[in-house]
Amino acid sequence: MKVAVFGAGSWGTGLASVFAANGHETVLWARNPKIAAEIRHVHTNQRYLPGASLPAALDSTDSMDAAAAGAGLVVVCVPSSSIGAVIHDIALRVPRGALIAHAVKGFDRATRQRVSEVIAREVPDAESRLCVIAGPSHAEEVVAQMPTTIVCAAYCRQTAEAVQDALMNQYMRVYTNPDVVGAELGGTLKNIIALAVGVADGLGFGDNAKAALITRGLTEISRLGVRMGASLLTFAGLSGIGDVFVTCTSRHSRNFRTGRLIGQGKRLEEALAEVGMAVEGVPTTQTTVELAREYNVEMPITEKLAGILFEHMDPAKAVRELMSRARNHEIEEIAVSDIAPAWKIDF
Ligand SMILES: NC(=O)C1=CN([C@@H]2O[C@H](COP(=O)(O)OP(=O)(O)OC[C@H]3O[C@@H](n4cnc5c(N)ncnc54)[C@H](O)[C@@H]3O)[C@@H](O)[C@H]2O)C=CC1
Ligand SMILES: O=C(CO)COP(=O)(O)O
Repeated sequence: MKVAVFGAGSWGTGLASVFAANGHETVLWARNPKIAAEIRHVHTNQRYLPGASLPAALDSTDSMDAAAAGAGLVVVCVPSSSIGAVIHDIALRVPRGALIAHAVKGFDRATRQRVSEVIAREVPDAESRLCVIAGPSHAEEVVAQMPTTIVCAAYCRQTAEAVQDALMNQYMRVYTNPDVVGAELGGTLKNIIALAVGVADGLGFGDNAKAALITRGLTEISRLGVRMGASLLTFAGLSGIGDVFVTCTSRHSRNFRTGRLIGQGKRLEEALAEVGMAVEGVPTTQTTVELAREYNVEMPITEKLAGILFEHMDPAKAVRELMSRARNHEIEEIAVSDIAPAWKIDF
């Protein structure tokens, strides 16, 4: 099967490397012709994955037409901030009947839609061919062929299994899940927690504070996620706790590093410039505050983080206010149907 991956940043390059290593004809589309040429001829992508050697079989081009022609699987992997700008051009080129996966961890800022919704809007009858690739997976470790587990979520079991088969190998173990909404929301909302944990680290707080933010942050993710149609069980899986763990503990995490710089006193713009790659948690925090209001869900950590990021709120004051909220129960009442909604499609 030919695989076309759109977006030659760290994760697009990481995923394309796995497809190529597994023997699939793989073409990585890079907007920047110099990066396409470097990947094609030198087998490196120094801007986004410095020091990594990429499979010699991995091809790259700056032509969308050449990348998409004849592909059986199209993978979208640009940052969410660019999805609105590129999706129409990609959608026009998706070959008839091809599977369409995306690995984007963010919302479309303009519409607040999940990326699979944006794709479904642009590609007619895409639902059964759509797949979300999520889970704890830093590109730096994937290109170094270190053991990694991810999840392919799709409405249609054959679609999930086709992408699973294309990615599985000795260092990449892939699970399937019918919960498209939950996989997308888990991967997207975990970046808020990573930023918050980074801020706590930057302020000099310890492991207790991080554990509190991770646990209560997951409660916030689950509350909003269930309201938006996700299964609670998905948040206990790879795209939930798995991704929260990796993003809050890894030196590779862009969101954690950005939060830590802010906790240390840097302004948001300075922190983003220093990290120099997509920091999805920033636009996601803005969108999530709006979604929390729309769905009438309480998300105090997310709201305080938005205050720190966008309203110059003093991080130490935000922590004091979180700690002095009214007393509360830990466990909320949930309906059994929220734990695992009955899957309607053919899983
Ligand atoms: N880096 C990682 O390890 C992982 C990243 N992700 C997700 O993958 C998505 C992509 O992130 P990264 O690869 O990390 O970002 P990155 O910052 O490494 O690279 C972004 C890439 O997108 C390209 N790009 C930006 N705007 C574009 C546009 N308008 N048209 C075409 N290309 C454009 C850039 O040129 C660059 O190649 C994000 O949603 C991220 O959350 C998911 C799992 C792991
Ligand atoms: O989603 C990711 C890893 O699964 C990458 O995001 P971070 O770099 O912020 O951790």
